[in-house]
Amino acid sequence: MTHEDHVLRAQIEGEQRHLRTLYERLDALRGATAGRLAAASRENGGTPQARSERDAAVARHAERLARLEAADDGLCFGRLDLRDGGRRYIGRVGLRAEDDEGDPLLIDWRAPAARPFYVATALAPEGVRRRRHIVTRGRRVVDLDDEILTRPQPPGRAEHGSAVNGPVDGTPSADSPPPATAAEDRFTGQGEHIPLVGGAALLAAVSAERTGRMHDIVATLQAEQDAVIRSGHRGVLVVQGGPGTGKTAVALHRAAYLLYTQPRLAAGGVLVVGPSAAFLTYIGRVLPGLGETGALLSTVAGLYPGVEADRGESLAAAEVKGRAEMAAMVAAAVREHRTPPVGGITVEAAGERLLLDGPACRRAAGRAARTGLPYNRARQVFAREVIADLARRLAGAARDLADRLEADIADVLAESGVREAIRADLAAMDGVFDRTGDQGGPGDLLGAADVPALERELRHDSGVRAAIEALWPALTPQRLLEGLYADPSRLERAAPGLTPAERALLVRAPGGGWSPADVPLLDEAAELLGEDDQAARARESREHARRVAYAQGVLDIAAASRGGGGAPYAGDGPSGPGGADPLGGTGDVLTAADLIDARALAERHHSSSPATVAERARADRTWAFGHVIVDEAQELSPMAWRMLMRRCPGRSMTVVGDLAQTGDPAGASSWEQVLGPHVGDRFRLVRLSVNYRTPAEIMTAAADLLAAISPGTPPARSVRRTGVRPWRVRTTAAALPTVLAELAAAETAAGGGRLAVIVPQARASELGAAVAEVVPDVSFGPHPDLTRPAVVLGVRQAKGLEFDAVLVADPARIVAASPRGRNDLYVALTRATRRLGVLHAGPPPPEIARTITERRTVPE
Ligand SMILES: Nc1ncnc2c1ncn2[C@@H]1O[C@H](COP(=O)(O)OP(=O)(O)OP(=O)(O)O)[C@@H](O)[C@H]1O
Repeated sequence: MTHEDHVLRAQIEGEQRHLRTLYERLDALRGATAGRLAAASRENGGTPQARSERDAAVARHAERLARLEAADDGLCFGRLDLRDGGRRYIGRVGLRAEDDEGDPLLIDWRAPAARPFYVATALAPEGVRRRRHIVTRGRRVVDLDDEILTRPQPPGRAEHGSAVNGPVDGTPSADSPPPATAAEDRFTGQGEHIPLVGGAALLAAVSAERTGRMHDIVATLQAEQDAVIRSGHRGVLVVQGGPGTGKTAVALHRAAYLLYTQPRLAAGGVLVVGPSAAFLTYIGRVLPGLGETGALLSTVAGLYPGVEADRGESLAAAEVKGRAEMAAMVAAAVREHRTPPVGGITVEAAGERLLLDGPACRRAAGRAARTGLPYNRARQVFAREVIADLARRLAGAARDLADRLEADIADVLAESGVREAIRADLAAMDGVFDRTGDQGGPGDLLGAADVPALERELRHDSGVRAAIEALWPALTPQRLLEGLYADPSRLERAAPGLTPAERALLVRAPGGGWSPADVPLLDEAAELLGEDDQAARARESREHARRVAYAQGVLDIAAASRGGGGAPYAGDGPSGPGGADPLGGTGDVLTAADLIDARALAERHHSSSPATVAERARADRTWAFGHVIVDEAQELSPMAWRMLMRRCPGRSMTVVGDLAQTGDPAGASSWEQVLGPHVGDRFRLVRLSVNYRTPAEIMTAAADLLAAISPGTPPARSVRRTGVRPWRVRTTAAALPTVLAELAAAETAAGGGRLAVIVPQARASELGAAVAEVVPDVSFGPHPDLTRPAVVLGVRQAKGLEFDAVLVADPARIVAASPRGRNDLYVALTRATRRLGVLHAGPPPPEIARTITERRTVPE
């Protein structure tokens, strides 16, 4: 054993001792927190305030416990030795000694004191002398990697050598970071350097076999990533970066950072938007692993409660639905529903036929519209106006009738000579009829005081309800859109700016569910329509009455069980019939009924299952999030942006994406274009420039394609080479499925990690089935299991994911399938961490013909 080995072993033993102390403290804190949680859950405070305090305490302890549990794996990963002799350990949570004296035992990675661990360089050491990465397995220290932050030295003089290869492709951008330190220089190569920290730990992380689930990167975050995560920018922060630059990782760590540093955000929660359900599963463990539960992960299509947007539709239809002018279409469709008929309408009410004429309809509609309320709430105003009008008409009609009757009687009396006798009879009836009406005349049978009663009656009259429904129908977003899509003439009126062919793409019969592109339109409609909260209020009051009745029943049973005698459960308490109280004593036992009345019990029952912020947010379309993070943001259509902005009125957003990867025809070509309508130019743009996923060989293979898609954009610089060059194999169209299956089988048999076969979206089922014939453990379909050794994915499904090896099939079809087909191919080529192969029928797309070498034989 060399001297260095002895030194390293001694150092590891020292770290192991400290780690033991940390875990003892963690275990003690976990035990204490679990105890507090159990005690708080048992609390029985009767007043509403006591209950809400108890619920808050339960939530607080549960959250703390989740953080402590999550910290177990990789509790401590770093140490800083400071120039002033101080020392800081960096880890997943902050820990203090039991007596709370002295320096913290462990500093949370998000705390300001941890920042130098990620950003200190020899040129800007931030008071750091040595940065140590501590590599652990379970609760054991297995390796250490030190960087001494001294003055820059010639390349190759790092303390610990690292096998990370130099960056290779691309040119340094104008905003390249400052020169490298001694330790950083091991990443340099081909005349440029990438200033990176934690060489060995980083190399291990980026080269590790993929598991089908994303992991956090707290131990190896790099300075440019750290700057994004800790950015204090309060508005919209846009993070643009090429494939594998850690945008997703950074976005998730920023969510964890914000939830930790801004507790006020936790109340509104953080929304993380991703491109697909598979992607959300892929990233789903990162935030819980960092101890954060306050984030809701969703696709845009999943953000409309109660709608499962799984209907397929053409890219062309989705593109039209994503355009900003669809907002005007929806608004026009809503307006059309409240345009009253010119000639008015005849209403059968209270046994009368009344004409609600055109001016009256327009008057009522005008008053309702002027309130500025959403459609369904303005409808309530309209209905009130119409009913008031009808009541006045009915009262007037009754008065007219009475007047006519009186006149007729007067005529008869004048001629018949019995006038005096009848007048006497009428006078006698004075005391019987109410004659307090505003006219005050003897024939005034219905006065102003009767009108409210009439209105009440009319409100429930089926004829009146039918008339209001005809004039201003109650609408749900679903009903509105179905009606619009089903009626070409209505579509033409609502969207005159579309061509007939574009409108034809929208036409469809009602029913059959919703597509992802429909969701922002439904949301737009919901915003304009508003909820008819009368129905919701009635529902809530019925529900409340039900809860009180249920609680009363519970209390009745409790009282009966206590009363003995004839009560059905007499003496049958928790300790069994006639049994003793397990805590001793047989005296009076307080029951629930002594402590609480039915109403209070009902409230308690209602709030006794507190949902997490994320769960409540998911169920509420109008939820306002404290912060919204959008991943693969280039894919969002203008309509989707409108929807997201409504969810984030504070405009506190982190938007990460890569314009060169935009695959959705409705997606973005520039950040100014998509964000301008919402925040003008008030957003900050930062760039990530280093690719941690894709080795240099693969980035070179994709270089011509990137140049064609986005001329002048420098490729992200890869942190490593693998020495494995991408290849392509040519076959015939007929043989492609069979050859693909053989290649997939050979790749999985080689056992080099997880394989993704990425195919044209339209061929996903066909080629998935072909591969499944020879690779039984393959997963494919709408919900692929990414943890399997092999998956077959349509190119859209592959967005944001990564695999050890990738086979791309039929690239020409991928390119031809969409106006942004080349971007799709670029995404497919940049998913692999190690090996890339391409199978094509006929000539390959020109953008890869030069950069990927053809093989004559199927590779071993
Ligand atoms: N600092 C880091 N340390 C270790 N691994 C990292 C680091 N940064 C990124 N990675 C890893 O690099 C891979 C790519 O990261 P990520 O998926 O976040 O990139 P991306 O920019 O979102 O990629 P794409 O746009 O191509 O989907 C992931 O495996 C991630 O864990």
